[in-house]
Amino acid sequence: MPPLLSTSHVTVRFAGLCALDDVGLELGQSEILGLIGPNGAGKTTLLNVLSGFQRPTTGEVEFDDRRITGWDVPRRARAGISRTFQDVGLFPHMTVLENCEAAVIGCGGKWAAAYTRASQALEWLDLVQYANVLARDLPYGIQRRVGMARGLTARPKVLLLDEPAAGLNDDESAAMARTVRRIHEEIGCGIIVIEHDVPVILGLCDRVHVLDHGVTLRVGTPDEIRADPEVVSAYLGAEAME
Ligand SMILES: Nc1ncnc2c1ncn2[C@@H]1O[C@H](COP(=O)(O)OP(=O)(O)OP(=O)(O)O)[C@@H](O)[C@H]1O
Repeated sequence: MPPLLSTSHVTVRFAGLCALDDVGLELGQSEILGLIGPNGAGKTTLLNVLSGFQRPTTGEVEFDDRRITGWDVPRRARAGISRTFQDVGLFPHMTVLENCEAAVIGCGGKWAAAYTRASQALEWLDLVQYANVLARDLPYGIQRRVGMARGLTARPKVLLLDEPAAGLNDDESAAMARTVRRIHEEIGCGIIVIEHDVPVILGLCDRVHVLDHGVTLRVGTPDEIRADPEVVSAYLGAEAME
């Protein structure tokens, strides 16, 4: 079966800096793929290439058997590619429901559809009790869940998550991983998740893609990644694998 979303030979250069160098990534149909690597490895740049925020210098992006390299962000969103950001970026003076409705409107949806879709996303993420709370009044962990709900309002085929557990404590990170797993089971979308918490990623993902200095270091199952001496010595460290 062909991959749901993929890049081939993607290179991104910022002036003299090569942020990605000939990267081929594949997300299988209904797979959870982890994207890991040290700071500056190119993870967010790759997510930007997949979601349309960054045009690759060279290389191609394919989704659902179509070449989408030249598509802009709204077109990709309408086709079923949704993403969250490291900085949650909620509208602080709007309620949780309004933040989610705004995501639908922002992608060209109508108000009636916005309410239905936003309400559904809040149910998926157990956020119904916060629907009328202003975003600025929410604890950080809940704000991150709202960020994910916003990404789900589009009912995506692919959800791209940029460090969903950043800034969360261990219990909240574990809860976030359970939420990602539940989204995957209930909605059936493919998911790519960037995460620095290695045990979380190894426990959550079907496969893991390791980037280092813009280059693919390894792609494998969590067990293969755990057992790979080059990955461990490159940056993980023995204790990170426990
Ligand atoms: N718009 C930009 N202009 C110039 N350089 C950039 C730009 N975006 C990213 N970079 C550089 O590209 C490299 C890869 O950055 P990127 O943010 O993709 O890494 P990352 O793996 O997501 O890092 P982190 O884990 O710290 O978020 C870094 O050296 C970064 O400074």
